[in-house]
Parts: sequence; C-alpha cells; structure tokens
Amino acid sequence: VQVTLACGTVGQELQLCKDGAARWAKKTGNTVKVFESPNLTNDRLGLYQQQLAAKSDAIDVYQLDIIWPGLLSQHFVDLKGKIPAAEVNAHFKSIIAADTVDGKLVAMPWFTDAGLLYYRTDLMKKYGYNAAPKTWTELSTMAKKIEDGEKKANSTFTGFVFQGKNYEGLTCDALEWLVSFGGGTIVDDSGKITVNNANAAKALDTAASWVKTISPAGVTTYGEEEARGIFQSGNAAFMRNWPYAWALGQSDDSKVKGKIGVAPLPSGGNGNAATLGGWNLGVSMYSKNQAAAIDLVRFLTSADEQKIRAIEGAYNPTRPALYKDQAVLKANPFFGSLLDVFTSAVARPSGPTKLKYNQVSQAFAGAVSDVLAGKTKGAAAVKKLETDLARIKGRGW
Ligand SMILES: OC[C@H]1O[C@H](O[C@H]2O[C@H](CO)[C@@H](O)[C@H](O)[C@H]2O)[C@H](O)[C@@H](O)[C@@H]1O
Repeated sequence: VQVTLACGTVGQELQLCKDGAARWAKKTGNTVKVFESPNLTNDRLGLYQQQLAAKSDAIDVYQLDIIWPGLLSQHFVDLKGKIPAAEVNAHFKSIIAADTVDGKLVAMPWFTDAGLLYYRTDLMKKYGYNAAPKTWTELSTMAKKIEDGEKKANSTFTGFVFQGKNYEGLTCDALEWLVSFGGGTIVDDSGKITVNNANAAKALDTAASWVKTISPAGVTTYGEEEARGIFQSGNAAFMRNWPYAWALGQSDDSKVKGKIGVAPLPSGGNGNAATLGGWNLGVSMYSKNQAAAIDLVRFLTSADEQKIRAIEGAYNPTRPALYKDQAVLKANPFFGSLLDVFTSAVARPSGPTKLKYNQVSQAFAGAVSDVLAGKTKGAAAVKKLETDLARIKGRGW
C-alpha cells in the first residue's frame, strides 16, 4: 500500500519526517510518499482546507497544528477505538483534550511546542550578566548594552529577534506578551472578548518600543526561520523561538554552538508565559488507505519515534515518560529544567472561538502588526480589535 504523508518543512523537520516514514515503510513493506507543506502554518491551513473541501484522497495523513482540530474535525477519522486507549493515554492529557472535538479523537499528538528565550551565554559573560533576563525591561537593557558593544565590530548585530511578521507566529509571540503583562488571552475560556484592557495595550506598546531599538526594522517580516537564521549566524543576543531551534543552534555548522542558553520568556509583571504550539497527526476521511494510514500515525507517534525526534531535532515529546529519558535529557537539558514551561504553556483561544479561531487570530495579528509598525498605539489597537472581534463573533462563536 502507498500512503501519502504531509510533512512540514521548517528547519530539519522535513528530513526527520522522511526518516520516520522510511522506518515505517521498511518495517511494514508499505511505501510512503511525502507531501512537502509550506513553511507558514497559515499557508498550510489554506492548502489543506482546499484539499479537504474537495474531498481529495491525495493526502492520507495530515500534520495538524494544535489550533486546528476544532476547525477541521469533520474531515478526519475518529481515532478513538481505532487506537488502544492505553496508547492514547500515554500522551499528555491536555494535548489529547485539544485533539478531541465533541468526543472525536481527530489526531494523535506528535510533538509539542512552547515559546522560549534563547540567549548567548558568551555575550552575557562578556557584558557582565550572570543570569538570563527575568523581565522584559531587563531584556531591553541587556539587549541594548550587548548590541551597542557588538555593533562596533559587527554592524549587523542586533539585540533581540522574534516572530514579528503578520501571521500565526505573531499571534503566538504577542499572546506571550499579553499574558506576561496580565492582559489575558484575547478571548477567555468562556468566550468573552477580553483584549481591550490596559495591560494588553501596555504589552503591545512595549513590544513596539523594541522595533528599531533592540530589534531590527526587519523584525516585522520575520517568521521562525528568519529569526533562527540571524541568531544562529551569531548576529543576535536574544531570540524568541520554539525548541526546534536548539538542535540546529547546537549543530556543527552553527556559529553559536556551545554558546546558547535557554530560559523562560521574561515577565511583564504577571509572570512568564509561553504559548502552546505543536503538531498532531490525523487520518483523512477521504483516504483510501485508512488502515495503513492509522498504522503510520501510531508508528510516528510511538515512544521510539518521539525519542529519535527529540534527540535529533529537539522536538518535544508528547509522552510524559520521555521527559525522564536520560538520552532525551542529555540532548536537551532544558526539557528537564524547563518542564514547567511546557506543561503550563498557554493555549491560544482556538477552543472557545471554535470555527472562527482563524479569523480571530488574523484580526489579532493584524492589530499587533499595526502597533509594531507604529501605525497605531496599543490602547487604540485593542479598542478597535474588540469591535472587530465582536463583529466576527456575531451572535456567538
Ligand atoms: O517548532 C517548529 C515548528 O514551528 C512552527 O510551528 C509552531 O509555530 C506556529 C506559528 O508559526 C504555531 O501555530 C504552531 O503551533 C507551532 O508549533 C512551524 O509551523 C512548524 O512547521 C515547525 O515544526
């Protein structure tokens, strides 16, 4: 049987996806065709929605972002009952809950993600700092001092890079700013629009103050890979990114190998916050090879495969047991020391806003983008956003 598997292509994930698929093919005698998905999750969603709306059988196994199960559930096979309960229950309960829509298990967890602060340990030492910044104010001060010093020899050096482009990644970064300032989660768990508040406005104004000071003007065009490229080539003191950037930063061709520290993102006065990300594997209802596709999902989400991906690519397992695995912890010491960051990551409001989440996220990222670009201030942006979200909500989510 031939199964087509949609894989992401950010960093090493395409290669790791192909490697895993090849191991399954070898074990079962089946073949796997890999479909290469676009880098940005927004682009991927558009493409997948087209395929699924057309009931296309071209892709059997989809890689689903943690925010999509609610949006796409009707197109996926219910894995409950098809995968033994003990196997399902070996994953974090919260992720299984996010993958379950109205009792239907839409996808199996593959890896989880949470936003982290990466920093240059060598430069911290050089500029007299002995700990990562605990607050955004500290980060600004440290980034400015390091940038001013390093710029003397390297004019392209910058203080802080993050995902500032207008896309889903900006929603993730900005949610971290909001929560860390006590500004809430845009829409709360009950579905109430909460974004129009002073702390949220302050969070956005603070982020805007970084652009063209500690962050380059171009940060408003950066996704995950642009930020990583700058940090990994030795041109930034701090970076917000997902765990995958660790393995690449520590690789032999990285200019910052052995010089990277990882810490929780700074606080804006309300503690540190990391947005929950991650990807899951679901079987299309339109697949002609559902049994083989389910077997591939079980194989790729198994402990053995998650362990390989954790060691080779720093992809966080979704199985709590692997956080006690010595080889996994050796490759990624922060999986142990920052376990709290992963287990208490903040979900985007895809649960309460259901089918309208994508519209909510686009409106939020658009508003944040305007503040970063200096087109508007935080208070005006969150006020307008509240009105826009109320329109999107209409009589209910
Ligand atoms: O960690 C690497 C992954 O980074 C992206 O996904 C993460 O960011 C998305 C926003 O840009 C977010 O929606 C998702 O939940 C996060 O896991 C990228 O899209 C993935 O391909 C990549 O593996």
